[in-house]
Amino acid sequence: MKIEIDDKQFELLLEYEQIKKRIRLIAIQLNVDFENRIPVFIGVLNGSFIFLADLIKEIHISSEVSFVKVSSYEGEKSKGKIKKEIGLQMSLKDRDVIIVEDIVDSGKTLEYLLEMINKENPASVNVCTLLLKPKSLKIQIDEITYVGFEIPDEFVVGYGLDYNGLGRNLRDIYRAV
Ligand SMILES: O=P(O)(O)OC[C@H]1O[C@H](OP(=O)(O)OP(=O)(O)O)[C@H](O)[C@@H]1O
Ligand code: HPA
Repeated sequence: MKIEIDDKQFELLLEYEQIKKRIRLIAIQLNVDFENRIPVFIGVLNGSFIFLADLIKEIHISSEVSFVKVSSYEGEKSKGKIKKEIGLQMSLKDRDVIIVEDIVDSGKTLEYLLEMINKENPASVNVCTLLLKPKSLKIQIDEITYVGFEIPDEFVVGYGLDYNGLGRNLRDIYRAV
């Protein structure tokens, strides 16, 4: 089934049921890895809001949630420069931080965020991303510990991810055709 968003056609890549199953497994791992630690989940707005909402419901250990907002993409293209829209709202000193991303593509956003967060002297930093495009990644990032799905280097939309601001509300994830 093809759908149209703005001027582009997309086809189904990942169904919501598949996404939910994967999230449950990631959460089981997080519940084990951070038992007795009280980690802080930092959601990266806007794209991570649906993933983080579904993930956190499966987290049963004591934990906190906060957000940062950065942006760089317009349409299908990264504008290259990362812009901080909302910074850290709490101290991360000596905390176990889990950055929650919808997608790691070039890795530029994450590189920027890691620099910002490491300045706070946290006890540990890990990244949990729903999607990873290994072929597109420009730099090695050792902190990427939890990955939902590795996907091809194609533009995707839905489940929080947008094309020109549209499509974040789609239940499933679609790829451009
Ligand atoms: O690995 P990269 O190439 O840096 O791309 C990944 C980033 O791009 C998207 O954010 P975007 O800047 O589009 O903002 P948004 O979350 O508000 O859509 C996405 O949510 C990631 O944060
Ligand atoms: O494939 C993508 N889709 C939506 N937003 C994105 N930000 C980086 N890559 C993508």
